[in-house]
Amino acid sequence: MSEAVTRTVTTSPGLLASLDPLLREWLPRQRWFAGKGRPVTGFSQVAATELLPPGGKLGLYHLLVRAHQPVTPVPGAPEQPADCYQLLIGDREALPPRLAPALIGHVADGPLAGRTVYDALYDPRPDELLLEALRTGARVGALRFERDGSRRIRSALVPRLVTSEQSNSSVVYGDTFILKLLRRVVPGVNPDLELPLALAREGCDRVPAPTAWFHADLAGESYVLGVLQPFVQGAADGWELALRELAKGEDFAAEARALGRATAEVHMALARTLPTVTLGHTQVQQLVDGMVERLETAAQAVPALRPYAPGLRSAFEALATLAAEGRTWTAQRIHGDLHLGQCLRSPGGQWWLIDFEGEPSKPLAERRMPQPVVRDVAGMLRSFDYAAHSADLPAPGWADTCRAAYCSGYAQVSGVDPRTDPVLLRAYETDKAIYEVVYEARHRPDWLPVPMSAIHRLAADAGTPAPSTPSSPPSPRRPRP
Ligand SMILES: Nc1ncnc2c1ncn2[C@@H]1O[C@H](COP(=O)(O)OP(=O)(O)O)[C@@H](O)[C@H]1O
Ligand SMILES: O=P(O)(O)O[C@H]1O[C@H](CO)[C@@H](O[C@H]2O[C@H](CO)[C@@H](O)[C@H](O)[C@H]2O)[C@H](O)[C@H]1O
Repeated sequence: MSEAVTRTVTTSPGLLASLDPLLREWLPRQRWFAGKGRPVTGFSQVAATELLPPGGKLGLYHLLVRAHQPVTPVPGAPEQPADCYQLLIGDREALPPRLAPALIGHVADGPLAGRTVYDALYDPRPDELLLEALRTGARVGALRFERDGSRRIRSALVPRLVTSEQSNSSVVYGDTFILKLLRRVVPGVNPDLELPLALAREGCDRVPAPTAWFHADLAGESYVLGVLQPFVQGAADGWELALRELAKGEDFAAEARALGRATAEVHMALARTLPTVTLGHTQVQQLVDGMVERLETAAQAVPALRPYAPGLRSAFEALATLAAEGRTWTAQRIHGDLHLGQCLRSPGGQWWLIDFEGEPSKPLAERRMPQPVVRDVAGMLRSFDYAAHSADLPAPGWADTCRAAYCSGYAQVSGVDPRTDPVLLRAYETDKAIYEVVYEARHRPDWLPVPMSAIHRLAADAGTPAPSTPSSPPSPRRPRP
């Protein structure tokens, strides 16, 4: 990855230096900040593009900045570049009350001295400018806005920022489109654009087709920065729906079955349009090595995992043993971070899958590798478990029923029931639960007991076919919503 500092149409030298103390304090508080737990010690500019000049009623800057944070060096491992974030910074003399939540701070010196800077995505005017750039296929400095010419984008749609918890930031335009602005960006082909485009080409209507997108071309590398797609009106996500049914004491089996069918449709379309490969002994051993390594890293980071490590490891070893005996698996492009929150149901009852970015913490190359479809299935199975643990009422057997219905829906469309491969399923479910433990420890410590109860079950049962719910979770504490 290039560390080159590329200045585009910046007309404010010293801009980043003057924002530095404010950003150090503001950035780590953002939900989408990936480097939680380590202080930010400084920034370097990757690109700065002036979208509206300073000094007027509103100034607007598009910044790509690396946030430097101390890291413990790993002997022999290559040094990782600091994470690069996309920021849209506005400056005004003072913020109107409606923009108070967007405040970054008051600039003490430099080109914006005396001005108030803020996260401009909260402000309709900058959001309108972004949509107009997408609509017209604009080029501004290194920023290139592109669109699918066959789809119409109406101008003057009213924007509103989505305020729910997200790994990125999204703006809805008039309930017609949604623009996802990626926050932590890396150069290369981004699966959040690549896969929906491939699925649209394949005619798969389980995924909203990208209408427009934009990227930055810097030092020969392209960074995907945002994707505009049709907004599924009146949709509820699978997580909300599942919790709603749980609160009413209702089961969710019919929806879980429909979700299984939708997942299989997407998998089959991806397998038709993008390469599939066969994983033999060597590849599966590499896969297993990755799982074991993630377990070790996770156990370093979250001490509560340590007593379970031998049991968890045996789930991975069982997979390696099957591979050594000559068993092979097919791998293909998959969603990569599938859970109930990534599924939207429109009022007509159709399920859509969104957010093909993969697990945000993994390197892009890894996220784009063909993998067994069971990995997505395991993500959904974990999600039913999460929902059951988050319910206000006890729901014995709820997750079991959903998990079984989801697998049978999947089998109905694909002809293959994921439960017929229990060793692979358990290995992926274990890998996912370990990921979740780290994710929750970092982002939502109150939720840690949810994946920990799965860890308890998976470690105890390693090597035997997967049961569906933990028999004795280590903590009954329910997460705060
Ligand atoms: N096409 C869409 N139609 C309606 N809502 C959407 C659409 N895409 C995303 N959303 C909403 O935006 C939220 C965040 O989108 P997502 O792609 O998951 O972003 P992130 O990677 O930031 O989590 C989703 O949970 C969903 O509520
Ligand atoms: O925000 P993303 O969609 O990129 O995904 C991350 O955050 C998710 C939580 O918002 C996290 O999902 C975990 O919690 C969900 C309930 O909130 C649950 O349905 C999922 O099964 C569970 O993994 C996801 O892991 C993380 O990558």
